[in-house]
Amino acid sequence: MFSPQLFKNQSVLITGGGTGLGFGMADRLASLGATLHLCGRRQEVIEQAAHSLKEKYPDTDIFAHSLDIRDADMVEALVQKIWDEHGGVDALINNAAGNFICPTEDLTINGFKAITETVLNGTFYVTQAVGKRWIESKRPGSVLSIVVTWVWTGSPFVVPSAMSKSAVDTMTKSLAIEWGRHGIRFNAIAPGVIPTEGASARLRPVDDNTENLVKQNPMQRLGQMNDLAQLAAFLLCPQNSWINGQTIALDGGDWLANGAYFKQYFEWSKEDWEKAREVIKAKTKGAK
Ligand SMILES: CCCCCCCCCCC/C=C/C(=O)SCCNC(=O)CCNC(=O)[C@H](O)C(C)(C)COP(=O)(O)OP(=O)(O)OC[C@H]1O[C@@H](n2cnc3c(N)ncnc32)[C@H](O)[C@@H]1OP(=O)(O)O
Ligand SMILES: NC(=O)C1=CN([C@@H]2O[C@H](COP(=O)(O)OP(=O)(O)OC[C@H]3O[C@@H](n4cnc5c(N)ncnc54)[C@H](OP(=O)(O)O)[C@@H]3O)[C@@H](O)[C@H]2O)C=CC1
Repeated sequence: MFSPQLFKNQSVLITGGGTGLGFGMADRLASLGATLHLCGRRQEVIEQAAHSLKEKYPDTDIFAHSLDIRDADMVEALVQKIWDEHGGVDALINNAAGNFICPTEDLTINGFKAITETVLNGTFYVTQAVGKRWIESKRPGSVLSIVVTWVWTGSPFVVPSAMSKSAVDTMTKSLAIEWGRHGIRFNAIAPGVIPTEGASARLRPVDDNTENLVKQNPMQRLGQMNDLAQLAAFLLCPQNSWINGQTIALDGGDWLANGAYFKQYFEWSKEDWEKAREVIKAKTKGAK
């Protein structure tokens, strides 16, 4: 579908690029010749991801950076380093996120902040740090943010994520207008269910049966990494320079047919929620 050198001389920063969908997009862009900067909080995870891509695509430059996007000073320092040592980037993928299911009345303020400070604040910090350097140096750029179909439907039991993803969707439209004159494009992809360890552990902690999800989807399947990676490459490639301010659903038509996710959790008792919380925390701890 794409020329193998489509992203040659293009450098892309991917937040949360060490796992799941971020890693899937990194793999596709590396296969198309992009230089990559992957970042995430866990040093060993991000380094291992960069190492495995480097082995697969030895001619490609891939750099790993440990970064907590909730820390604005750390973001500024890393982006400056990428500019000083590597000449900056041409594109940014806002992919890093945090999430877990929880009845909203039971959320602590820290729980709310753990999600919103990552998805909303962190996404803004990285976008601003990169964007202001593009503007200053009159360099065009492209930002792709990964949101979710609940920017249209809302979603019970993940309210801090739903609020924050909607904010990122709004940032996409707003900056598409404000920074378009600087040659900076903003688009977003709203995927449906594409199974990853990170999402499954926190959003379906006690049920990994996906039969119903497949059956209810108009296309009778879940999403695959390649669905997202192909669309990401299409939206980012400089040839598509007139696509700006769009959020594209990538879910086989699921949200049109079925609306919001997680309605099955209305059936859960207090005990079910307690068990889910324990399982999520144990799985999250195991991943650290
Ligand atoms: C088969 C496919 C299944 C998919 C299901 C459908 C998918 C549909 C669409 C999906 C859209 C996807 C959205 C996503 O974003 S998925 C991404 C998931 N990945 C991650 O979340 C990775 C990063 N996450 C984390 O690191 C952690 O989960 C966390 C977000 C909590 C942040 O970690 P941190 O170490 O900073 O935080 P703490 O552990 O210190 O906790 C902070 C406070 O949060 C409270 N907390 C944590 N977990 C829970 C829980 N399960 N219930 C309630 N509260 C929780 C914790 O207690 C802390 O608060 P307190 O200090 O007040 O105790
Ligand atoms: N999987 C799915 O079905 C869907 C996913 N999405 C979106 O896709 C994206 C990827 O999710 P997915 O791959 O499933 O899940 P993952 O848990 O694999 O990805 C989340 C990534 O974000 C990184 N991250 C989390 N917090 C921070 C932080 N504070 N600073 C820097 N990096 C951070 C994590 O690395 P580390 O822990 O090392 O920091 C991890 O690599 C998210 O934006 C999610 O909302 C949207 C719709 C559906």
